[in-house]
Amino acid sequence: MSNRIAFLGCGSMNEAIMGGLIDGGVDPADIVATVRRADRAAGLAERHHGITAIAGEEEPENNKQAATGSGVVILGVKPAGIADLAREISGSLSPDTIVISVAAAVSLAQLEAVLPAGQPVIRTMPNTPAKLGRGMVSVTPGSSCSAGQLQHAKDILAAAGTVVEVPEEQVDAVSAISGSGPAYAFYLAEAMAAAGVELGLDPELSLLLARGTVAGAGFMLAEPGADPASLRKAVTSPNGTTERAIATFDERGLPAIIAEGARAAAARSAEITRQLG
Ligand SMILES: NC(=O)C1=CN([C@@H]2O[C@H](COP(=O)(O)OP(=O)(O)OC[C@H]3O[C@@H](n4cnc5c(N)ncnc54)[C@H](O)[C@@H]3O)[C@@H](O)[C@H]2O)C=CC1
Ligand SMILES: O=C(O)[C@@H]1CCC=N1
Repeated sequence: MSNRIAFLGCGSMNEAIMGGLIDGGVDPADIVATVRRADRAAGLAERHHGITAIAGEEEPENNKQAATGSGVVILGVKPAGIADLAREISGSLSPDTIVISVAAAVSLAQLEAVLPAGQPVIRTMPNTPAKLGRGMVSVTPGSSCSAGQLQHAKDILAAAGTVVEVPEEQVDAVSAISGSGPAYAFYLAEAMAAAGVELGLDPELSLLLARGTVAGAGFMLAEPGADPASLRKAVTSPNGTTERAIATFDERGLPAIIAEGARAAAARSAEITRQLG
């Protein structure tokens, strides 16, 4: 099988995975990326020295060219564009090319319906910390994906972070927790920075404190066996300051609000799946 990996639609998510793979040892010469705009293609080629980046506005056949001869093709456009992209490249795939989709809400059945019969397909749900090799990536194989092909994809994606296999009915939940999750952590940092300003801190200092704190806590959580509740308790002195803050969060129902947000995210995935037919 060809070592070449094609990132079709190399925006935020696919570029993050590509960056993780390159840092993990994939040869940039084995990577081809497509985007719509020429300036974005130039930016990709500059940030990831040695890859090939092809813009649709300069080369309308860019996706077909990239797919041809690639062993793995990773579809990274928005959900509404996935079926058209898959259709566009279907004649350029080898029977054993593994097609990976990173799109939220696009089902395996929707993908398989527009690809050649028997094409190995894998639905994934990654997240952007993949850029640092710190992503969470779920994989769900389609009906024609062999155990060997799934393992090959897992081995490649391992450079982007932790790979977990989940049944398709759980992908919307994975999306609501880890796919969207980095945004929740960034939102927390934004809210903490704003709270610091309200308490009288200089905005720059408050942002520095909030960023460093969320990042530092993230590093602690990344340690093997880390337990969020134990780590939280270690900060919380009995009758101290943290206890007051956490009690306020509990009284105001923050855990329930987070659960409600996650439910809304998962419900939106299901809604998009229905809209895509
Ligand atoms: N951004 C995130 O954190 C996550 C995104 N996803 C999924 O990743 C997919 C992409 O999302 P983002 O990266 O956020 O979007 P994005 O808009 O940053 O990236 C999409 C890229 O595809 C390019 N593109 C669009 N149509 C194209 C075509 N026909 N041929 C070639 N390139 C084309 C665009 O120029 C753009 O660079 C979505 O399906 C989303 O559900 C999944 C998990 C997390
Ligand atoms: O917001 C979205 O729809 C995508 C899927 C998960 C994260 N970003």
